Amino acid sequence: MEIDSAIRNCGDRRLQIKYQNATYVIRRAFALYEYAGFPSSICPLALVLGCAVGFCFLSFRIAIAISFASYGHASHLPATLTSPPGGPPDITTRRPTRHHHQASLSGLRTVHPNQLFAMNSSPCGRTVTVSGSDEDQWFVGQRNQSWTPTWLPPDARMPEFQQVAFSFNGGKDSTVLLHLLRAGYFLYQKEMGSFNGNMDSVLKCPIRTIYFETTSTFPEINSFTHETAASYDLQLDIIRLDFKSGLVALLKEKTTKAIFLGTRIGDPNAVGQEQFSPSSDGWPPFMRVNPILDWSYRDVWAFILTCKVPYCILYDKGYTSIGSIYDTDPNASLCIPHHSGNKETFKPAYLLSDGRLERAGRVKKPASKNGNVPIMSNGLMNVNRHQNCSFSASIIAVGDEILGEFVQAEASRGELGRAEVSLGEYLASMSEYLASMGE
Ligand SMILES: Cc1cc2nc3c(=O)[nH]c(=O)nc-3n(C[C@H](O)[C@H](O)[C@H](O)COP(=O)(O)O)c2cc1C
Ligand SMILES: Nc1ncnc2c1ncn2[C@@H]1O[C@H](COP(=O)(O)OP(=O)(O)OP(=O)(O)O)[C@@H](O)[C@H]1O
Repeated sequence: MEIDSAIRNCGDRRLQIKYQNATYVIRRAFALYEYAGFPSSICPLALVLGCAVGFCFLSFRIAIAISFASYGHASHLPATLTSPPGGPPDITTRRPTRHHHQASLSGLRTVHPNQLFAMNSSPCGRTVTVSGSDEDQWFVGQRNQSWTPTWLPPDARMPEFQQVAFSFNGGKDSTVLLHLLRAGYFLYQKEMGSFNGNMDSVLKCPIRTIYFETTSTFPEINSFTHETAASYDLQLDIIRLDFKSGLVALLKEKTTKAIFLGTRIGDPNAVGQEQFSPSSDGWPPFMRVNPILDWSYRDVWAFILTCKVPYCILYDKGYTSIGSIYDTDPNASLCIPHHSGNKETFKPAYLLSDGRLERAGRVKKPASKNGNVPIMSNGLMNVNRHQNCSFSASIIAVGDEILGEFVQAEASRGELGRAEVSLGEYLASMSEYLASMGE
């Protein structure tokens, strides 16, 4: 897998550790929220998935299916299994691990590509035997518990990535996260013994992906997001609502237990978050998974450049953190002084040496004449981002606040760029100077 090899061979110890930690968080999230249940339509069945383990006993071959999936409540399952009456001598095993589950799932797919069987807990005798084909006999025997076998139609099979989603917006942080997810998916498959050696399957990552698209999104970001989703077979859901309403609608439509985000410490919205953080009060319930929470600006670029992954072209034009067209400019610290008559140019984002200036290009500008950013869009509209902006108004609007301590405190939490702080300090010293002049 190209990402995994690039990191292993790069010699950047810090990046290697960041990568290991992030992919560990991703694998934990897969283990916690994926492969752990069926779609909600067949909940609350306590489900047992069959598995095929080649087993030779006396003169005939029996495949024993033992695998549990219980919608994330594996601890409620019995620890031992016994074979049914008339079957071979008791086979007792410990509670299957996720490893068994994975092995069994792939085994089952091989033997019964179109069917899975599941058991519910209605009483029907002490044990049951489920017959498969002529060659294979499937059974699950269990003490103190009885099961009714239910054959599930093929479309009830649990596809991977049913319950987690990836929030992708084409920005650099979510680009890094995309490739970490691909690497994490590959490592997880290997760990579970279900990697089939087909490298094509790891070049892609068919994870459910959500993208909140607005008319104030940069067209470059928009096209990068769509192209990237197509390149990696992401299952893209485009949401044209604000974050909260969009998530409410999403959770109504699809079971979503966890969402991966490219949030990093330093983002204003990262305050108080951990790698696993439940959504805030008043938000629909899901787990926010932040695998790169502790990554710095430098780490992000080290990863992108080391792994040579494509990123949005705006970062080559001096943008270092991208919000909407109305509040984002190239970062002034990357400006290349222009000769007369020449257009201003900017160095690429990865040359920003002080990561604390990352959000310096996030400036406050009015969104439009009436102050509203329309939500509905086909996402492909090329908007003139400077139309309706009034720069002098924005300076007057923030000037008073900048002079106050409130803004200093906010700025230290990353709410405002350092550029605004310097401006504030400048205005403050000017006002002191004017006061001393008797103004
Ligand atoms: C998938 C997703 C989940 C979010 N969950 C929460 C949440 O639980 N609580 C919250 O206050 N904001 C939540 N937000 C909003 C973000 O904290 C933040 O406002 C948004 O990502 C914009 O960040 P930006 O200003 O850096 O572009 C969520 C956003 C997304 C995309
Ligand atoms: N419009 C959106 N659609 C989907 N996810 C989003 C959207 N906006 C933000 N997110 C999620 O929130 C995370 C943090 O957003 P943030 O803007 O800080 O990072 P970024 O866009 O990836 O990179 P950059 O800081 O360079 O803009 C993103 O990585 C993504 O997971």
